[in-house]
Amino acid sequence: MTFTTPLKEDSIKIMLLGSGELGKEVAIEAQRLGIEVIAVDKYKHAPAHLVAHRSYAIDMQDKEQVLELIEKERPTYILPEVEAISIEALFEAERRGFHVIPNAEAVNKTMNRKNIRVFAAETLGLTTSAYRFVSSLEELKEAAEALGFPCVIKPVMSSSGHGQSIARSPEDLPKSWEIAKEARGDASELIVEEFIPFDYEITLLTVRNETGTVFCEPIGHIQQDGDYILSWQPMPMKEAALKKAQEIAKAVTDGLGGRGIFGVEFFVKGEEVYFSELSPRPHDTGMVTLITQSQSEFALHVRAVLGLPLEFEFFAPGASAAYKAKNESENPKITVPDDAFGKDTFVRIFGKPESHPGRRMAVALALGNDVEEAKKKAQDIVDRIEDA
Ligand SMILES: Nc1ncnc2c1ncn2[C@@H]1O[C@H](COP(=O)(O)OP(=O)(O)OP(=O)(O)O)[C@@H](O)[C@H]1O
Ligand SMILES: NCC(=O)N[C@@H]1O[C@H](COP(=O)([O-])[O-])[C@@H](O)[C@H]1O
Ligand SMILES: [Mg+2]
Repeated sequence: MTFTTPLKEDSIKIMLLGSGELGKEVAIEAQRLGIEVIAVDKYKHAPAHLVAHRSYAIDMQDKEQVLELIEKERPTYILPEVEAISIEALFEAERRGFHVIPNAEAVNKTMNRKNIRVFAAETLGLTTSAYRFVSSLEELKEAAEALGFPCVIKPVMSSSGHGQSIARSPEDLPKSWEIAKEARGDASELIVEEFIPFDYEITLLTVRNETGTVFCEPIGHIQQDGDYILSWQPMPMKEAALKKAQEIAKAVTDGLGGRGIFGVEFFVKGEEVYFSELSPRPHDTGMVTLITQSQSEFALHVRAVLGLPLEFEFFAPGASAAYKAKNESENPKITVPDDAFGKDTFVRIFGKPESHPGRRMAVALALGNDVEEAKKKAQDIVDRIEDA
């Protein structure tokens, strides 16, 4: 396969539906190959808008607005970057001959926890936490009694922990119900999951296209309130557990099909490997690959989308620590300590136009002789970042 730099009149055009920190890195990788990048989000000056040829702020949940923009720009590839996108628009775009990554049905299955859970557990027969779907407080109470406490409650459509809570006793359930209802996304239905007291959890980045399927080294991570705060690569794992996770990731991604990278999430407890969920795109915990691999998860995604070979090398143990804003601001200023700019430490500031407490604004990256050292270095930098 040869890759030719696109000509103006017949250029390869990528449209990102969602333009956050992950989309920004995808845009940069596409730009590096001379690809035209159209960045779309629901607000102006989103991170990927800052590095795109053209950018748009539209209601991405509105089918007509999304289709109108697709017809106007006629992208070669449409890359969903968030969950909150009109799925009808993606199905219709596909019917009209546009190429959705990985494909509209895969996006449909993964954007809704009900679809992916039923597909993984019931169609593919994979091990997952026990679960139930509920749409009233009464049903939530029944489900929690059946699954036992603690249990985890999430809207069927949400990400980064929004609307998620853990109920430790029946008294917690009304609060969990409220938290889920207030979250963005479609909270009309909730999933209630058995709490898995896992030893550790991983993201297995899995990349596929016509040239085959490859796996990155497993990424270990720590989540707080359902959102990642620290990740590292490689996560030391028993060979058998890694093999099992790879087999499951292969089965799920083959089942979904299409081109691109997938962040497949697992809980590991003893010998048991539980499938949790997956992103049909780069994963936030995978930002660590910006420094640990010859081709980051973003570069691999672009290569996969273009149908190019998926070759890369793992360089060295590394870690990423998320910086979350402490303040509300319409002109956020991020202050980074000088020593964060070391020979093997890096900071990526996303450039989000507004901050609010808890919003991820930047990430610190560090290499180390081992993951423990890398984790300490990344965490130490993040602990000293400030915002105003
Ligand atoms: N059943 C469970 N048992 C134990 N912990 C859980 C369970 N479900 C979720 N968690 C914890 O909450 C985290 C976030 O859950 P999940 O990945 O489902 O949410 P999310 O909002 O989709 O996150 P993201 O979009 O960042 O991937 C998990 O990584 C894990 O740490
Ligand atoms: N876990 C999913 C994830 O990390 N998604 C990333 O966060 C952005 C939204 O951030 P915001 O909520 O701060 O606008 C998304 O656009 C994506 O890059
Ligand atoms: Mg997750």
